[in-house]
Amino acid sequence: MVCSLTTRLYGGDLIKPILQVALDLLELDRAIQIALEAADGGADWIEAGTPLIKSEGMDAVRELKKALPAKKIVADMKTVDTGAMEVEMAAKAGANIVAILASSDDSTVHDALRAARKYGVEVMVDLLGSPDPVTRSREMEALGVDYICVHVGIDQQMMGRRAIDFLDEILGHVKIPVAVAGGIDAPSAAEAIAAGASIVIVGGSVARSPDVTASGRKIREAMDRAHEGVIRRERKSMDEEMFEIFREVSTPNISDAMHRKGAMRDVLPINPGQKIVGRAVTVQTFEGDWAKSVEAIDLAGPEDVIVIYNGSRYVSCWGGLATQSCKIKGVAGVVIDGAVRDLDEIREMGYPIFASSITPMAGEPKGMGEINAEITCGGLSVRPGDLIVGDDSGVVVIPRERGYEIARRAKEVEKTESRLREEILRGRTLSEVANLKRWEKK
Ligand SMILES: O=C([C@H](O)CO)[C@H](O)[C@H](O)COP(=O)(O)O
Repeated sequence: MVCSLTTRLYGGDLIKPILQVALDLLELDRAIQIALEAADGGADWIEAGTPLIKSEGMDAVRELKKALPAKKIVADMKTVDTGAMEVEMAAKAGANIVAILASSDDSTVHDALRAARKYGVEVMVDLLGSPDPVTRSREMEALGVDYICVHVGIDQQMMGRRAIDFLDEILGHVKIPVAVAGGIDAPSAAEAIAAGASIVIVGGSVARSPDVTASGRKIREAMDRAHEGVIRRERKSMDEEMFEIFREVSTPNISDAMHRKGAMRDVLPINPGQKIVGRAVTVQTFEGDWAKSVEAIDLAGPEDVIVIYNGSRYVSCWGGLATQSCKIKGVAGVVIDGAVRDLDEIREMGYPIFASSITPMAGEPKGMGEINAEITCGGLSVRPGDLIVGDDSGVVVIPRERGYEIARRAKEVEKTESRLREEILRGRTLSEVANLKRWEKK
C-alpha cells in the first residue's frame, strides 16, 4: 500500500519531521557519548529515557543539556502522579519537554500543565497502556497538552505489538503533533511520517547500534524521503519472524534473554560451526535402544529438531545411517543426551548433531520408550514443540509458549552487545562499559 505523506501546515510552514533519539540505558557517561553521536546523525531532540532517569536521576537531564545545549531535551518521566513536582524538577534540570502518562489522573495532567507553563516547557502525553487511546488523546488535547505520543512499550514489542499499527488508530483524531515510539527503525520511521506522525522516537535502533551516527542518518534520510511515497511492509507471521531471529542470534544471547537460563548441560556440537533452530520432536529411549530415535525421523520435518534422551554415555543410539536419513529428510538437526558414533561419516555429511558422548558401540532396536512425550535432555525438561537452538556454545531450550518473546528479547541482547563491543574496540574495558563496580549484585 503506498501512503501519501500528509502535509502538516502549522502557521503556513511545513514542519520538518522531528527525530527524537531515546537513551534507554543505565550509564550516564555512555548515554552522553551516544547522544553526541546521535546528534551528528541528525537527531533533533534527545531523550533522557526512563531507565536512565531512574538510574541517574535529574543529573541525566542536566548532563545531556550541558553536552548538547542547542538541542531540545526530552525527559521521559512517565509521570503518573505529582505532575507539577516532576515537571518542575525536569524543567529546572534543563528539560524542554516532559513526558507524562495519559493513564494518569486529569488532576495530575492539570498540575503538570500548570508547572509546564510556569517553567516554559512543553508536555508530551504518552498513551502507553491507555485502555482507550483515541478518547484519551482527545481528552489530553482538550486539556492543552503539546504532543501526543503513540507508544508501544519495549515489553509489549517483545509480545509482537507494533507502534505503526497503533498509530493509524490515533491520527486524524487530534490536531496537535503526534509522536510515535516503540521499536521504530528506518522503514517504520518512513511509514510513520507518511501516515502523518510529526515526531519519530527511536531508542534501540539507534542508541544500541555500533554506529549510532550512521543509524541515525539512515532513519533521518528515511523520514526526509517519506514524501516520495512509502510502501508499507507486509508483516511476516510471528513464527517466520521468530525463526528468522533465532537463526541470527547466538545461544548465549538467548540464554541471557531468559535471565541466564535454558542451556543444556554436557550436550556439545559434534560438528563445530553448525547452527540448528527448530521445534522439538522428543524421543524417550533406554540405554542403546535406537528404534524410537530412528522412527522419529519419519515424523520430523525441516523445522524440527529430534531431541533424544538415551541416558547412556557408553552405548550409542545414533550413527551415520540415521544421520544420512535425517539429512535426506531435511530435518533441522539432532540433539542427544546420550552417545553417538560414526563421527567420520557425520562430519563428512556436515550435519548438525549435538551429543553428550561418543562411542563406537551401538545398542539394539528394541522399540522401548516413546516419541513426543515430555523428556529430560541435558538436565532440562523438553516438551514437544519447545524451541531448540544449538550452536558452537551449546544447546538452549525455549518454552514453546515464549518462543517469539524470547527471540525478540535475544535480539535486544545482541544489539546491546554490539554497542558494548564497539565501545571496547574504542579502548574502554568491559568492566568500564558495564559499570560493574556500580552494578555488582551484593
Ligand atoms: O519509552 C521507552 C520505553 O518505555 C523505555 O523507557 C523507549 O524510549 C521507547 O520505546 C523507544 O525505544 P525503542 O522502542 O527501543 O525504539
